[in-house]
Amino acid sequence: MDSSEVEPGTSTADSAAESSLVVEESFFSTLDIFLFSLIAGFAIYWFVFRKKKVEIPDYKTLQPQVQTIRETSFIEKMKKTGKNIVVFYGSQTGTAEEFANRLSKDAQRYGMRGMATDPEEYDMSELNRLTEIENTLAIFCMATYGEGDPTDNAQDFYDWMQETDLDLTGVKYAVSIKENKQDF
Ligand SMILES: Cc1cc2nc3c(=O)[nH]c(=O)nc-3n(C[C@H](O)[C@H](O)[C@H](O)COP(=O)(O)O)c2cc1C
Repeated sequence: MDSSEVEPGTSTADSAAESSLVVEESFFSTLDIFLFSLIAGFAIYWFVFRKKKVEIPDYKTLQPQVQTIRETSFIEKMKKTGKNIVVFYGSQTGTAEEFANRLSKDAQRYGMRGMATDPEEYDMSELNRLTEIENTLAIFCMATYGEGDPTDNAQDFYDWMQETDLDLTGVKYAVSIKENKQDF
């Protein structure tokens, strides 16, 4: 049959509509496009936001192996810092400590250099070594509690003083006592 001929039972209008339907039919279905977009979206998201591998530095190897050695020798500290007056304080609530700080600063008015020192932090058995420093003086500024008992930071020093036979000949010292008039 000739293509121009019309099949019986079909009109020319029907065959025109059919041919236009064939032309408009897409190669991809809606589902294909949806799936493709989804995959593409995921791919772009992964590409942009993918986790870049962050190198975690090993801090153990990075940090310098600094071992802090606390200075327990007040004699060495005095020598290093050029001090010749050491003001030890026994203090519970800070009054004696503050007084010791003031006293050590006042030393410069007499051409000397002082430092306030917590007896708990230093090796008090070095007291006899004070003679190694020229023109030196140790001042004890001690608060007392109860029946003249030492403060917590002076307890070990107090106990040690009770039993030591350390020869303190030549060590110049002064004891600062704050007399309290009230009864405790
Ligand atoms: C509960 C208590 C008990 C005290 N006992 C005494 C004492 O027995 N003899 C004394 O001279 N002073 C005594 N004081 C006075 C303190 O020694 C005084 O306030 C001192 O300046 C406190 O020094 P700090 O702040 O360095 O600890 C006592 C004070 C308190 C609060």
